Amino acid sequence: MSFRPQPPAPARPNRCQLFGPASNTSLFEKMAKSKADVINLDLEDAVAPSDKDQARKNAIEAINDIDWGKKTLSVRINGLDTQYWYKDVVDLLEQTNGRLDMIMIPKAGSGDDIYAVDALVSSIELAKGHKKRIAFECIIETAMGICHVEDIAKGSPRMEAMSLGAADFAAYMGMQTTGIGGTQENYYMHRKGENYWVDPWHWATAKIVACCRTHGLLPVDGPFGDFSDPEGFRAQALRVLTQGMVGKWAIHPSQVEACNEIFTPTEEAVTEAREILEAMEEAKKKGLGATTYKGRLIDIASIKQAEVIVKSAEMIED
Ligand SMILES: C[C@@H](C(=O)SCCNC(=O)CCNC(=O)[C@H](O)C(C)(C)COP(=O)(O)OP(=O)(O)OC[C@H]1O[C@@H](n2cnc3c(N)ncnc32)[C@H](O)[C@@H]1OP(=O)(O)O)[C@H](O)C(=O)O
Ligand SMILES: [Mg+2]
Repeated sequence: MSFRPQPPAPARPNRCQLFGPASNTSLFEKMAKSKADVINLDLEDAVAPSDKDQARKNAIEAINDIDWGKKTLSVRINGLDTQYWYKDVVDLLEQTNGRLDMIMIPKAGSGDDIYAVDALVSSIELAKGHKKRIAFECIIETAMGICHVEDIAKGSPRMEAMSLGAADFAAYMGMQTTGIGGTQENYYMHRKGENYWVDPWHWATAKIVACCRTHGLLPVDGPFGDFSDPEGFRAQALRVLTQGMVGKWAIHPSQVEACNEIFTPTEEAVTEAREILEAMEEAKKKGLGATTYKGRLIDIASIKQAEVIVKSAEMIED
């Protein structure tokens, strides 16, 4: 282990982030009543330019008036290259009642983007004497963003989470697809007459997970656009879970339940993890650093692996 320890990620559930455009007020109560851990009211790409001002007002009203329970409440502001974002931040911070938890920064390209939003947010919080400090999450969804993930992760101590946004990512990378997440028709290996589909998002996911873990952030997978394909959604979610992500976006209510199920460790996994911890405790008493569990090697690294599963389970109340 490096002399510098790996900081823990925020200890809050982040299995499902349910999105809805802030221009569509009819969704707000349904989002609040959903089983998602995080709610993202969107001011960015799901809102038409002509609706930006009204959507901002709607989001402010919804934050102030709706009972969001224990959910983490986040608003995706507009990109830093637009005329909208400064007003998104100023109005959200000046006109809401302290219920807002996070701001999501889209298309983060460098640590400077995060720094710029931090400077504005800090100034407003100071001026208004806010006791609560707004947290940040961002989306990696551009070529520049994926080149600077680590810089972005450490862009501000407010940073809590980072998502991969497959649609913009594909566009900015020049990928030949209109699919949002999942397998892609032309992305396969061929061997002995058979095609094997592989995962074009794998490397970006791995990079985001590594940078998030290094800096104590929650790595999250973004949208899976085809909400009529639950099996495709499951496969995408299971892949990123295996790679270390803690949750995924839902862009339709039909995706929420699967998201929660997949990112909640199964009873079987938790029992096994606890048994591994017990077996290692016994081994330690005998002065051993390694032993066997169900016929396979377990050692001190297995303790850390098992703790990942036990801690994830303990965080979820339900
Ligand atoms: C890709 C990039 C992104 O930005 S993704 C995030 C931004 N996008 C969104 O926020 C879209 C969110 N989803 C929706 O707006 C809608 O779900 C829809 C337009 C995709 C479909 O809506 P529709 O009404 O046609 O769907 P129905 O099947 O009829 O709905 C059934 C029922 O559910 C309610 N509903 C729909 N969506 C939501 C929701 N998000 N939250 C809560 N409830 C919802 C709907 O009102 C119906 O309710 P009922 O009538 O039965 O009471 C990314 O940045 C990148 O780059 O990758
Ligand atoms: Mg996007």
